[in-house]
Amino acid sequence: MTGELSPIDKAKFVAAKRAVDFVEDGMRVGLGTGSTAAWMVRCLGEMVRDDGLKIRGVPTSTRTAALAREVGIEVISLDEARWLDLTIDGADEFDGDLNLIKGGGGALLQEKIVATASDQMIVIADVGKEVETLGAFPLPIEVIPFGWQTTKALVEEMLISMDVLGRNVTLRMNGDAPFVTDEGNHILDLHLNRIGNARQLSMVLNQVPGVVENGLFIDICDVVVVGYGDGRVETRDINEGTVQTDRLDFVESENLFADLDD
Ligand SMILES: O=C(CO)[C@H](O)[C@H](O)COP(=O)(O)O
Repeated sequence: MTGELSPIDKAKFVAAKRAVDFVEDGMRVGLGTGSTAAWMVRCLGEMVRDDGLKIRGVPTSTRTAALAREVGIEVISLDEARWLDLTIDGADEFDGDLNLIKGGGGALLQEKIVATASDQMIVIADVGKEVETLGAFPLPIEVIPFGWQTTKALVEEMLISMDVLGRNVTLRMNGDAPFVTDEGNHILDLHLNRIGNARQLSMVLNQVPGVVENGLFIDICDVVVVGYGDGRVETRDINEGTVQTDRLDFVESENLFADLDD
């Protein structure tokens, strides 16, 4: 990549850079998916290479696995790790209770399994992801391909019975074909505008036959590290509120800015 980073990339980078401070030698670390998580993987790779940090990473997608290997992180499966010390991942939205919408990149299933199997989940996000109420970002749900149109109709009926206002459900596409997840499934995006009761919706969605998992992460995230375009970074802890605000120098890691396609 040449030239200046955009403010949004600076925000993502400083959040990632601050979050890797939580990583200690010997940890088993869940590695999230998406452009913000990719910054985190690159930062960890730099620490492995330059500081001799020893960690084992459990990636949440084939994309992240490839990047982790490329930057020199030892990659293991979740079954090998069994339990993780920490997961660092991005999000599409977070609210004041640190509940999330995830799955914009289509990796929500592995992301939820990995985050749930971790002592701590840290989300890294630019400040634009912060919302008062979840739902402006379309809620992704992963469904098995068999009978997906029936599953979609059942989800729509369920939304009506729950009096959810926005009920437009769309199949995510990849060009002319349905998007296929790492698990061989499809994604339905629920355009809800506003999710009144995210906890209830999450539970009810997972009861529809054909739905594998939904992108609501309720009571899973412990810390959100929020990045700003001017280099400010805030750490918000579910127990302690905003615990730290400072400014990072995003020019210091220029070597990380090469080959950025994610
Ligand atoms: O949930 C995700 C992938 O399934 C991502 O973490 C989420 O979409 C945020 O992505 P980005 O950091 O590129 O904005």
